[in-house]
Amino acid sequence: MIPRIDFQKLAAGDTDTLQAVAFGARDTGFLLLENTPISAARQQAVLAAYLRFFRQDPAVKSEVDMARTGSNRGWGASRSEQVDPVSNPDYKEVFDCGVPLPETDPLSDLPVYAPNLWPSSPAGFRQTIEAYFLEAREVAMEVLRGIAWAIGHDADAFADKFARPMALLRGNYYPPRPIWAGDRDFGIATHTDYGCLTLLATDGRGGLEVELRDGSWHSVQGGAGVFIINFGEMLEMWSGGAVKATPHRVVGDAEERISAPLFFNPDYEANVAPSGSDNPISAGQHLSRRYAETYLHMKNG
Ligand SMILES: O=C(O)CCC(=O)C(=O)O
Ligand SMILES: [Fe+2]
Repeated sequence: MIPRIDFQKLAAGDTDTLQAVAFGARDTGFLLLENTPISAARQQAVLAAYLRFFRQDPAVKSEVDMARTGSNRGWGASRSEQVDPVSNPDYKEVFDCGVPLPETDPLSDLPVYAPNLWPSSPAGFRQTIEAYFLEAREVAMEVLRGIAWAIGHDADAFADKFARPMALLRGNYYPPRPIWAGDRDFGIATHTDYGCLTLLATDGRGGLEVELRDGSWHSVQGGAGVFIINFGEMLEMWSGGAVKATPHRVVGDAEERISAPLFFNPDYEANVAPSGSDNPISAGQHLSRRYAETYLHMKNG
């Protein structure tokens, strides 16, 4: 049901692979991606670095608490984000980092380009995460080119709007499902991602569920070295609905779980309206509005 894509074949433009990508993009809005330049060991090392950060004393994490800032950089405590207005705030913790602009850039004051906050420990955390962020953006870019091609566009139709990407790399930490959790409590409640595509590394444990078109929930699990790809609201708009932004969630269970999504968001100034539309849609405004709706410390008013 969810196509398994070989990254090297996608990059080479293999016809069967492109067809499978087009099917996945239009049908469930999810793909599994294997054989990328990022090895299973590398993925696991990155997840281990996040785990070391999250398992620290809350006092260390609160040094980089995003709640004290006007942006989403650093640590987000449990229940600091509410992705679904009809559910309670998520019980996951997060660590977010983005791609800051040089101070001389006229857009550098925008929260979506805010400087990163790095914790004093664990040692080497920043280096590990920054290096991975670069590698993951390259993979995401190649996948986006493949998707454009697969759905009948020029390969660069979307990819040339990532000169100053509002990309966000997140570590998600799901503690064991709390004893107090009820029907409206989730690791992450039902949501669609906001951007173009999400490149998700997981520890291989299940937990992610995807809502199919008939309203049923289907578990998605990536094995060692496999990425889970899904598509976001901006690509759904930009592709005129050809690519689907699919609702998904993590209910959580007795085991802790860790995942690392790269939210591959384009330039602030990118127009993500479908081609030929007279009504431009600003990527920066869309993302800022979604952040303001979901991060509790960024809610307007
Ligand atoms: O942890 C997961 O498997 C999914 C996380 C997710 O959907 C998100 O962070 O947007
Ligand atoms: Fe998501």
